[in-house]
Amino acid sequence: MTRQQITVLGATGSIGVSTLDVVSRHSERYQVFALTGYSRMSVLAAQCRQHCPRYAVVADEVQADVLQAELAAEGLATEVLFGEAALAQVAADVEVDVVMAAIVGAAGLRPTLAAVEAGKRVLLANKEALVMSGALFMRAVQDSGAQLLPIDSEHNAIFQCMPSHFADGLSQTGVRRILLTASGGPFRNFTHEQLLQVTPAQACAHPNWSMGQKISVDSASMMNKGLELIEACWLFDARPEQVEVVVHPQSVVHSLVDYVDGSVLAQLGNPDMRTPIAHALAWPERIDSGVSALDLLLTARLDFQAPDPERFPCLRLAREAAEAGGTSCALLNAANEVAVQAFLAGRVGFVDIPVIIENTLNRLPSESVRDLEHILQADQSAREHASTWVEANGK
Ligand SMILES: NC(=O)C1=CN([C@@H]2O[C@H](COP(=O)(O)OP(=O)(O)OC[C@H]3O[C@@H](n4cnc5c(N)ncnc54)[C@H](OP(=O)(O)O)[C@@H]3O)[C@@H](O)[C@H]2O)C=CC1
Ligand SMILES: CC(=O)[C@@H](O)[C@H](O)COP(=O)(O)O
Ligand SMILES: [Mn+2]
Repeated sequence: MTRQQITVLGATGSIGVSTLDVVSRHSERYQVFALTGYSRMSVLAAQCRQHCPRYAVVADEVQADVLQAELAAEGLATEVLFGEAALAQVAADVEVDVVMAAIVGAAGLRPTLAAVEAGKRVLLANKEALVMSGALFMRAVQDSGAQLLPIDSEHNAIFQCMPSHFADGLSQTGVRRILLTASGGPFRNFTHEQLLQVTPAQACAHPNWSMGQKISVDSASMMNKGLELIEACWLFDARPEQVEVVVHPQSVVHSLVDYVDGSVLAQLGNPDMRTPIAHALAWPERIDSGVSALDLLLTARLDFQAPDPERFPCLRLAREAAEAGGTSCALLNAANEVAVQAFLAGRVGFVDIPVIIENTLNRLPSESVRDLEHILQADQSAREHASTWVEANGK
């Protein structure tokens, strides 16, 4: 069997590490072509030693020189590149078959689009890229013939429960609605008064998943579910009202699809990202992921409840942006990224996150998207506006 060449964008993060764990279980199928990192250079160096990629990509020239010298001294042939153009280069290289898009936030947009435009099998973890550029991103998938497979646990579950011809349209294929599950995060039962006091460390302590800081804070504010609602609309060609969010604290049911005949299909499993990663890597085959079998007797209970829009306004803001369309979702995403960074840096409180986003959306107009540059301009304007709010009102 010819081995598939894989580029892992964001290799040093939580998804990147899980991806390399699955890949290393199947060295007869996959060969690492390129790995990228941003700040965790010792992790990237160790990954290069283990996987011997053709390329490693880092943020700047200084980092590149240091890593290149270290790897060369150990006799590794890996070539170290740097900067955004290099990320796009290793995503689009003609030798690459599969790209794991696992850079966090808007920084992942251009390299992920480069993989899509080059017609790769793209495993999409970087939901912010799709949220920002929705229609443009999906058009690029259509035009290039790229194979887009969702990694986000909920969307991977929905993909597994959808009819194979879902691209014909949800109603034509008998789908009534998508039920998107949410854990509710670490503050699911907190009162508004308790939310006023929460710390970054508490927000990053997700009850069920071990993830990077940004998505952990998003889960705590439920903006993660808002971004996922938008992501589901684009991936499955659904209208926002066809996607219902259901809080399910155990994170065992990863999402469900409700059909017009009353059937509801769900995908279940232990909360471990190696399952969706292995699914998307091998699809339509199945391979071992290293995840243990689900023990239903140990799980014992599956609870479901409605989300609370009062304590978690981010979900409403995201739904409104999805309904408004145009540049709204790029504005929402950028304001959220600034607000989350400010919260993690101790500059604003947790409850300020939705305030910053709503203030930004109220001040900046939503426009019909012209092209990628237009989306990046909207992203920049929202960042400036949200940062001004932090400067004026933060610590
Ligand atoms: N973790 C999870 O379980 C899930 C994650 N996702 C999504 O996957 C994506 C990655 O999440 P996660 O792995 O948790 O995040 P992490 O923070 O753990 O990892 C992010 C990765 O992106 C790199 N990175 C950060 N900033 C930049 C930048 N400006 N330019 C280039 N690379 C950069 C990091 O490099 P370095 O570490 O070297 O700084 C790291 O490799 C996010 O979009 C998230 O929403 C979706 C579902 C589940
Ligand atoms: C693992 C994954 O896909 C995350 O997006 C996870 O779903 C976060 O949990 P929440 O449901 O709390 O947002
Ligand atoms: Mn998810």
